[in-house]
Amino acid sequence: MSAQREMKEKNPWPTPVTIIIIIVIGVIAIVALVTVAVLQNKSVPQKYKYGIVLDAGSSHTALYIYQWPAEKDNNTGRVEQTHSCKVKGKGISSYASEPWKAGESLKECMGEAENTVPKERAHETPLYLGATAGMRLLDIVNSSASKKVFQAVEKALQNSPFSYQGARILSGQEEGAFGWVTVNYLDDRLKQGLKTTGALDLGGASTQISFISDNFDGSESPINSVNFRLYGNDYNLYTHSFLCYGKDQVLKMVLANQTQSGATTVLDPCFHSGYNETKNYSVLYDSPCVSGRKAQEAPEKFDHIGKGNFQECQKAVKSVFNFTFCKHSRCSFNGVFQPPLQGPFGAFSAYYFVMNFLNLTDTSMPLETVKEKLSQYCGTSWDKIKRQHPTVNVKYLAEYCFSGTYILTLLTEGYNFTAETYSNIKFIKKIKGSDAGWTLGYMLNLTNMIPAEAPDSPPLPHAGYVSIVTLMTILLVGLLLFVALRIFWPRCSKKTQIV
Ligand SMILES: Nc1ccn([C@@H]2O[C@H](COP(=O)(O)OP(=O)(O)OP(=O)(O)O)[C@@H](O)[C@H]2O)c(=O)n1
Ligand SMILES: [Ca+2]
Repeated sequence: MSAQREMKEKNPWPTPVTIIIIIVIGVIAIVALVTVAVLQNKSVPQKYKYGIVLDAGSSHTALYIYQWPAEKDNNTGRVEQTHSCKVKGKGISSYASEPWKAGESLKECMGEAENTVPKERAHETPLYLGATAGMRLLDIVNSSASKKVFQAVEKALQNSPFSYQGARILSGQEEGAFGWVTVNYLDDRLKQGLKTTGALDLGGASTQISFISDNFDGSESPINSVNFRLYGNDYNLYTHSFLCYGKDQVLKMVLANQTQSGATTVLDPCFHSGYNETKNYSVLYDSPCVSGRKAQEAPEKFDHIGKGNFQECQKAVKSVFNFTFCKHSRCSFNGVFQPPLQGPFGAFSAYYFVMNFLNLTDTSMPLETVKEKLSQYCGTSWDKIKRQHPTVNVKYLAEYCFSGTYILTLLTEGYNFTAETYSNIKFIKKIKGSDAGWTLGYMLNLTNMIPAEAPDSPPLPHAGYVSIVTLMTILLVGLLLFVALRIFWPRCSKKTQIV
């Protein structure tokens, strides 16, 4: 017995208690390790960078603020719209005769931007202004007025705390292409190399169509071709912008066509019966889009009287499209090349405003039914329409019959959507919280936020990495314990047995 006690004293461990303590400590160590690893990655408060784009459209200006995580400039699907502000009043091109007011008009929204972007980030936040068809038209008729408007706008923006990067007129091609980039970026289609969505943008003074077609390589009409390499994929985009085919300019053109005799009264099928407004010929002719349609001798004013007839309105609208010449293999209208339509399309801005108001955004509805509903709407009296929509701006309200008719005519007769392909169109306003439009694509391009090549990604996602490290640690500790037990436990028990 005394020899046995002596043995035990010479080999004081490992006793079962010691082993249990080692295991418990091991497990606690692993849990602590994993917890720290996970928390380390989660608890860091997210820091953001910001970018601001002003969309100086023909009918109004809007300001958009985008944000993205500060440490990941290059990752897709991460830039999102965090704030938008609609500038009060009309577009900057309407201030041609008093340019300083164009600068003034932006101040309220710039104030909102200062309240949205954290102060310490302001100086590094790029600020861009892009003007579209309204300024394109002003530049055509009065380029010195257009320069003065830009000077006024520049002055207002240079005085902001942001990093002002310039104001310029976008080409129609850029406007179409960046709208397409926005839609496909927000849908996460670019980084994943998925089939893309076409973009249809309808403004007040121009309209854009952009899509990828397998039958288009740019050779037949290079001016309609834009090439991109994004995330390692090549895109050959077809895009066209029709200047004067925004809905405000088309309205002028249709009205000018109906008043070419210089009549004092116009019976307009695109306006509701009971609608009766006296209008100035000078306002109708104030755009280069109607200059070829002017009446030889017109009185000062005319009475614009509604008739409310969809079929006749369609005819009147069709008169502004020219289908008679095409020097390419195929055309949309006005001799402009267009490859066969392909894939789904997102239709935004005025397409959405109008179709949403008319309750016609559901494109699974047969095209014939859409036309019947619009026909019914156009046939409703102006009095009833006003009573049904007491809160809607009367100027917009008066034009929805015309606008709906123009949209359907443009899509079907102009771009060649059929009863079958109409359902490929989706009328959209926002995608994942960001407005569809050219502004986001424009900023992504100017800040080089979309790389040409696919970024190198770690072989494992974070969660996978943590799981594997945890598993390996558990295995390793288990193995060590097993070895320890094999070494100490049998020797200990053997010695006890021998004695
Ligand atoms: N709730 C609304 C808001 C706007 N509109 C109409 O939509 C058109 C303006 O569309 P928008 O996309 O804002 O055009 P802009 O960007 O101003 O013009 P552009 O792109 O041609 O420069 C105008 O005819 C305006 O009357 C509308 O019908 N209903
Ligand atoms: Ca626009």
